[in-house]
Amino acid sequence: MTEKSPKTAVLLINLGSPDEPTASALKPYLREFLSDRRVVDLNPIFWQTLLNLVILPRRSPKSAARYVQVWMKEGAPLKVYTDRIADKLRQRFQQKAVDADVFVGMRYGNPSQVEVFKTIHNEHGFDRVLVLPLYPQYSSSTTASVFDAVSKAMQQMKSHPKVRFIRDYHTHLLYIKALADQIRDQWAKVGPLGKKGRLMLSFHGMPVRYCEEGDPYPKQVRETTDLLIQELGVDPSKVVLSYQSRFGKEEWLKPYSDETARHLAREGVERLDVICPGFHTDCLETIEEIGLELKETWFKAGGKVFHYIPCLNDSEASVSLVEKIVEEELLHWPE
Ligand SMILES: C=CC1=C(C)c2cc3[nH]c(cc4nc(cc5[nH]c(cc1n2)c(C)c5CCC(=O)O)C(CCC(=O)O)=C4C)c(C)c3C=C
Ligand SMILES: [Fe+2]
Ligand SMILES: [Fe+2]
Repeated sequence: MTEKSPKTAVLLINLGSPDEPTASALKPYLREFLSDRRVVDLNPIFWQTLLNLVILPRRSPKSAARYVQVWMKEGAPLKVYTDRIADKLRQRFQQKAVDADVFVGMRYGNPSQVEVFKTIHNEHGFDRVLVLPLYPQYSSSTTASVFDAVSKAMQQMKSHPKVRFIRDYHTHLLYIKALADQIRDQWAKVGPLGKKGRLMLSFHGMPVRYCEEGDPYPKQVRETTDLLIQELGVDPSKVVLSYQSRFGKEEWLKPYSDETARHLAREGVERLDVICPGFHTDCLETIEEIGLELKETWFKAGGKVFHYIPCLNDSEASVSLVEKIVEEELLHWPE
């Protein structure tokens, strides 16, 4: 390490995406993802058999076709936006002479967070790493899995850096304000919700059992929702909270976003504006599942107007939020 190297590395982690929108790239990516016992905790012999013999062969081509629809010139949206946040944050740190550099790692796929973590210390010589998973709400299947993978990397190292973890930021003032601004900007462009409009806050779901076993995710989702309603100053009856992205046979958190949309359309609601506050960056689950699939469900059910409001992505407000979270943590990390 040269004397000028910053001491602290900020490691932004996101879920990850396949390298290409093809079945052959989806297979190893989904295998790694769905073999994580924080994500699927079923009996491993039963699950690995089902995964390899049934789920991967069936799901990989179907998922690839969905990724094709959202793929950007530079790659998978989740990775593109995460890299852009890192670039902008690095520039801000340079301008303000903050003694920290910024790295990106993916929990699944590339660049692997385990490899990036090791490189930060072994090759770049950083002695402190601040790990920031870009999941606003803590959940065992996402945030805790990131922490597990950092521990795994450390188990494989002869020397490891000092590490700090950001657990969540679901009530952070800048997070709530950034979401509210994103919604207000949309309303400024397309007009207010009106009498027959609703705002849907659609969060990624998870098996109910995980929550019964202690996962605080739905509680944090509720806290985010309440603060956002308060910040927007809207009538709470105009806002619906729902869960998307069901997977497998178990019962997942309810109400489901697709069922809720159908129900609202049947009740005579004409306009649906949807934002996904649990995703910091847009990805397959937001652009395709909500922006395309849910939109189709809405119109088929008789809805008249649909707006998908993008995630925070690499907006100025998003980068300011990440910058603030990092600065607050560094302030309390003694040299
Ligand atoms: C199998 C169980 C799953 C749990 C539990 C789960 C929790 C969970 N996931 C996210 C964020 C994302 N998930 C994404 C994709 C995705 N998630 C699951 C399954 C579970 N998620 C699957 C099978 C998939 C892949 C879909 C497919 O390929 O068909 C993504 C998108 C990745 C991308 O590249 O765009 C994100 C982000 C959260 C926040 C969460 C728990 C709260
Ligand atoms: Fe997921
Ligand atoms: Fe999905």
